[in-house]
Amino acid sequence: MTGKPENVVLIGVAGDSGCGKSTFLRRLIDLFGEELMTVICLDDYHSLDRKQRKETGITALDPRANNFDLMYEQIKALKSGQAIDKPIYNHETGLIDPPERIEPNHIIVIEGLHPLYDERVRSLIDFSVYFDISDEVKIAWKIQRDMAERGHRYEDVLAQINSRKPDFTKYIEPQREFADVVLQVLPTNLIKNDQDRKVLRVRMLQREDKEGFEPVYLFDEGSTIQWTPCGRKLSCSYPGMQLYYGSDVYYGRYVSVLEVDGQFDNLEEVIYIETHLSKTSTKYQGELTHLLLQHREYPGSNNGTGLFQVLTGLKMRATYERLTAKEAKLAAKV
Ligand SMILES: Nc1ncnc2c1ncn2[C@@H]1O[C@H](COP(=O)(O)OP(=O)(O)OP(=O)(O)O)[C@@H](O)[C@H]1O
Ligand SMILES: O=C(CO)[C@H](O)[C@H](O)COP(=O)(O)O
Repeated sequence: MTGKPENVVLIGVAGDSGCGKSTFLRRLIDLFGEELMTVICLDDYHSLDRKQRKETGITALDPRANNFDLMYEQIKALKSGQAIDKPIYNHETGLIDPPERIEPNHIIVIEGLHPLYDERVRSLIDFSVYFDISDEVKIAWKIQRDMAERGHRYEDVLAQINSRKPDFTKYIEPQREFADVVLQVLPTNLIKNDQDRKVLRVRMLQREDKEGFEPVYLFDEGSTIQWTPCGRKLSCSYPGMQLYYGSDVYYGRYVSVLEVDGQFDNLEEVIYIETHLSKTSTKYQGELTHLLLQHREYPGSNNGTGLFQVLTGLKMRATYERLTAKEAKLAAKV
């Protein structure tokens, strides 16, 4: 760690398992560096181990299997600059291991199933994102990973997803309401009855009423735009690409919506899209494209998932810089 932080900024990353959170966290490291940022996986606050969950029939998604009092006390302590002894949930054994010491850091990221579930924890968070992956896409990703990399059978993967569904709907999904950014990943509208799920429609919903947060927009703030960027400056093979920008109401609040349907043939050409986006919180023209190019091998780099993950990361960096500058100003006044 580079010195004791004056101000600890807390970031929440919410979503089901297998929804791209780890990929997003790797992108955050590009923006903050490993030194300044500490990631806490909220699985560590499971209060029931695997055997106990099996015996009681309570899933890990159920709040009863998680210790929110301890989560709140410890995150609050970190935010006020104190070290904690955090429990560890061991995914290999399914047991709760002896705790580890975590020191406060400039940026603390809490990621997992429930960062926005408990009102007390939520009130500590400075910026949050929820990964909202539609069932069709979630199944495709999970099947691809668990079958290819973990040797699971198709029926087992599907059964696992279905068994989580009721508690997912009850306890995880409702957190969308509280996120500053929601990244929705949906099947494409460009191919009729697409079953491949390679081409995706991705939407970035950005809260308009959050103090200090300036949503990214396309061309003209507050308008509604449908844009087909394919042509001389952006190569698009079948089925092409469509962008959309507009306003919507989400859980009773205004949000700015950016949407990308389709995929990029040539990642270098994303600069063309970048030049038409405003309030991206980049430090120089081209930084967004540069960050994407840095990890073209990450899943989703060639579509809206990668683009919006980078934009969300840039908004988190802007939040960190704004809050840190505010704190420094206050300190200078004293
Ligand atoms: N944008 C994407 N495009 C295509 N596939 C993706 C994308 N994001 C994630 N995946 C697929 O989902 C898998 C899980 O992604 P990742 O590890 O980032 O998710 P996670 O939420 O951290 O999962 P877990 O909590 O299970 O570790 C990846 O290995 C990949 O197969
Ligand atoms: O949804 C999850 C978050 O990662 C896991 O299923 C949960 O943490 C339980 O883990 P395991 O299956 O290893 O006991």
